[in-house]
Amino acid sequence: MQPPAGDDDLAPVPLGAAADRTAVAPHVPEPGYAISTRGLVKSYPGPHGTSTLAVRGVDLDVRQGETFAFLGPNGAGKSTTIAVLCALARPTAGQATVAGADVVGRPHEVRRRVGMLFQHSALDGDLTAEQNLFIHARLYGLSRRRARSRTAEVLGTAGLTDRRRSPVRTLSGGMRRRLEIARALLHSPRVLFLDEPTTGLDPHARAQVWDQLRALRDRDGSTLFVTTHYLDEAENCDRIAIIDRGRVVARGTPRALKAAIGDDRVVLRTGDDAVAGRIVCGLVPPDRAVTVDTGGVSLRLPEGSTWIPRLCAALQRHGVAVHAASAAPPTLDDVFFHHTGRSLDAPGTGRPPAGPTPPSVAAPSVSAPDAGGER
Ligand SMILES: Nc1ncnc2c1ncn2[C@@H]1O[C@H](COP(=O)(O)OP(=O)(O)OP(=O)(O)O)[C@@H](O)[C@H]1O
Repeated sequence: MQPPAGDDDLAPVPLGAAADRTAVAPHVPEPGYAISTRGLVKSYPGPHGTSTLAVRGVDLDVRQGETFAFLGPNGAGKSTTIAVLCALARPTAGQATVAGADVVGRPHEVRRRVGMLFQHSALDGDLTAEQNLFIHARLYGLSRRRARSRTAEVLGTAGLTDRRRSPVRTLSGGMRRRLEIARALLHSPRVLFLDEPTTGLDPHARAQVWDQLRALRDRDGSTLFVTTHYLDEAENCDRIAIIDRGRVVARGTPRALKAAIGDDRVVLRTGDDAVAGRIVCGLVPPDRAVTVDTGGVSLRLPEGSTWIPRLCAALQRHGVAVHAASAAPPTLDDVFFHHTGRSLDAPGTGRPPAGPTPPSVAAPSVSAPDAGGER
């Protein structure tokens, strides 16, 4: 199969090509892929004849049975991509096949073959868990008997059998999310799309949701396409794509993405970080940005641990006490920052908001190498 085109290689896709499909050779994904897109574009009409290009030529290949994380900053185009892949929004251009059906040519089949979990709940709080599921199963065209048996099955896999008669408004946030996932599974979809399935949940409830998803993958071989703002969740996925401003800017396994960053993060806590920053600047290659903030002096270096004795010795020679020194391999957050210039701003984690460090606590880049001589 054709390897996905690099994003820089993307030829401009004529708007309206999706409508005029005779002009484009159809992309036929190889067997074994649950999702395959080429040059997917989605624009929304704006006021006064303007438009927002939310998705700008996305190529994705997701294997059957894979748990695939789709990461990106707010407004990057994740939900829009999901809407197109679930055949809820028509692409402006490009092609997408999901669970063996083309999203433009056979949207009804796509919708029958996928399950969706949206960011906002669509459960009826006054109905019981069981009633919510049964009604939804009937809406999906299941017979009364089949609707009853599927309701019991998915309640079981969600760990909610004993709460089946409880009105939904009396369930915890985590239980409601598990019930929503159960609801998305009633028609036995081949691919499950989950848009931020754990946002707003406490760590215990998040873990329970992931137990439910892992069981699903292991038992049924379901393909899971997940957006999340939690790095630990992305870390446990088989592969990741990072989207920024409508384009896929990185893709690969978590391990490969981290390995591609290469350099370790070296952090020094000293008696005088401002002075230490200037000294370190004079020791390392000039292309290395040295940051001084409330976390100490930090920079990226290949084989960071081998630099630590040399940096510490130089600081001590200049009379700067070193309280702590560490070198750590790149994290997924480093990967995200490298490709998007922002941190993955998980709500409720206490991580600083995306964007530059506030000037009151940071000297963003130390550029006065006045302690040179040891480079
Ligand atoms: N219905 C719409 N009409 C016009 N513009 C839209 C519409 N839906 C999304 N957009 C715009 O498209 C871009 C991508 O939005 P989208 O919701 O897909 O991003 P996202 O990555 O899912 O963001 P978030 O993480 O905040 O949910 C944004 O600029 C958004 O304002």
